[in-house]
Amino acid sequence: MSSAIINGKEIGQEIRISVADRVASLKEKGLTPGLAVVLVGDNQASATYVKNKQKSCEEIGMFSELVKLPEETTQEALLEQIEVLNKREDIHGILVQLPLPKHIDEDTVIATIAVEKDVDGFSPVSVGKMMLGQETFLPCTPFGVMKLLEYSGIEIAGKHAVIVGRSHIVGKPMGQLLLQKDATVTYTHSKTPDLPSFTKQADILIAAVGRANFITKEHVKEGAVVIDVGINRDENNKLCGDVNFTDVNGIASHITPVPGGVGPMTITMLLFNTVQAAENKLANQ
Ligand SMILES: Nc1nc(=O)c2c([nH]1)NC[C@@H]1CN(c3ccc(C(=O)N[C@@H](CCC(=O)O)C(=O)O)cc3)C=[N+]21
Repeated sequence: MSSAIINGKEIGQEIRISVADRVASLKEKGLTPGLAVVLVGDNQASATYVKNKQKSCEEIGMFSELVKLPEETTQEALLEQIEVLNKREDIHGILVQLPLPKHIDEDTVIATIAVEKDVDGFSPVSVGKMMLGQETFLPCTPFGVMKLLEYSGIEIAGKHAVIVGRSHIVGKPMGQLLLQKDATVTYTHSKTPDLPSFTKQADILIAAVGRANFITKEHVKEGAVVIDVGINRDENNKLCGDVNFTDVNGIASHITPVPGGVGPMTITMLLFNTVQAAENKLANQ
């Protein structure tokens, strides 16, 4: 039997409808939620993502502004731009598209974003609050995965979640959010010996390694929920995830496809966080 497909496009659309409603009621109160996307350099993949983000903003009636800076922009000039956006009344969320050119220190840039506008949830204060279970913007990809699990009726409490990958923006926060929902969490990574012996124990397996088709049926327990966070290109330049879908399909109870799984949820939760930022501003006026 084949696995149930978790449709991120559909679930994302459902959430976007409720976000659009919130945008509409803010507009009635004279406030249009605004997102600034800062793009440095001309990385082709980044340009495509940024276009998608802007289109999604437009679709739900949000304002979005692209701040496009040349590759050779100095760190100082970038920090100045962020300070300007921090002060702007019409901008409620700021996203600095990663990766940044090598001569710029990402940590410094991210730490400069005002925490009330940090809709990516990447700044040290946002991460700290998340760790403490305090109210804050959750990083969009792990937040999107939590919504996928929730909308698919997948129980988390008491389950063993195994995360493959420990990045600051996906793996680490993903484990934390699952832990807060009472999962038992195991982190694995590139230095984990005998990876299948760990992943085979997972009731919920999160693949966030960034290697095309890396997770195969040898890694997956019968009936596991498999979430594929990877966005890679295979040898034919076709978009694919970290999970070998055809191999794992039929073993997992549920599986997310790439494209159409986690990716659309990342953008959905960015919109969600931005409307939240605008609502917070109105409430604090
Ligand atoms: N500050 C920052 N925040 C980010 O959230 C951020 C970033 N930098 N840098 C790059 C990564 C990547 N990322 C994706 C978002 C959506 C899709 C997405 O919608 N994917 C579609 C397919 C898109 C396609 O066809 O190429 C899907 O999976 O169905 C993919 C990747 C956000 N990122």
